Amino acid sequence: MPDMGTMLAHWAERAGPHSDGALLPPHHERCLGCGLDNPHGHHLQVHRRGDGVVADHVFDERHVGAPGVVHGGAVATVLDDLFGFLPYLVGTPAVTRQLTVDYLSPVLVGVSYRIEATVTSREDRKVFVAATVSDFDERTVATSSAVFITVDVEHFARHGGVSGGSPTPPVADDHRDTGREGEMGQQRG
Ligand SMILES: CCCCCCCC(=O)SCCNC(=O)CCNC(=O)[C@H](O)C(C)(C)COP(=O)(O)OP(=O)(O)OC[C@H]1O[C@@H](n2cnc3c(N)ncnc32)[C@H](O)[C@@H]1OP(=O)(O)O
Repeated sequence: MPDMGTMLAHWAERAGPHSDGALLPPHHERCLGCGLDNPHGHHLQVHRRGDGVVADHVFDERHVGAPGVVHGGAVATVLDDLFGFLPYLVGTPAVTRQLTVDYLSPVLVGVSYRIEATVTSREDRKVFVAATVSDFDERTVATSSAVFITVDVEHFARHGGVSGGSPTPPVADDHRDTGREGEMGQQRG
């Protein structure tokens, strides 16, 4: 199960500083994108490269859509997760608000792809990011952009903290941070 306490306690450590080329720590052990203890996960290995992040990744049969072709949702998952490493470099937690993927060519099962992401701009709490997925002939097969919104680290405690595979039922009108701040006495990051 996600260890929320550890995740909160270790945010600062995970956020760095990380030297250029360093392997970045996973978001947490069960993360679908990068957690090594998630049997359904992509086990993404992400390195810092300059002001961006990079991962080489091979999708496998668990990620298939059409025969031999990676499911578009799996590609989006990996892109989203890679974007989720940029907050380590930005220095403040942030979560995906919008994710766009252009699927230029089929992404193939069993083929190694290089996925690179960087921050393109920032505006208050908004962090605009972009990524490319390229094969080893340096042919771009997908591009992506996303809007991340910075949050305080307690965002994850407010909305997460699921244990034992029995998620707390969602509250229908609780899809925004707004309105809970008074109750929790927290500032958004
Ligand atoms: C530990 C990390 C793991 C990382 C894993 C990989 C990344 C992920 O998968 S994260 C999980 C998926 N994402 C989520 O669960 C987030 C769900 N959404 C939320 O919690 C909230 O909507 C949240 C926190 C993002 C923003 O809510 P809230 O704090 O109310 O912000 P809100 O006021 O709506 O928007 C903030 C600003 O962004 C702007 N904005 C919102 N959407 C967009 C958009 N699509 N484009 C441009 N700007 C936008 C708003 O206009 C607003 O601007 P301003 O401050 O200038 O008025």
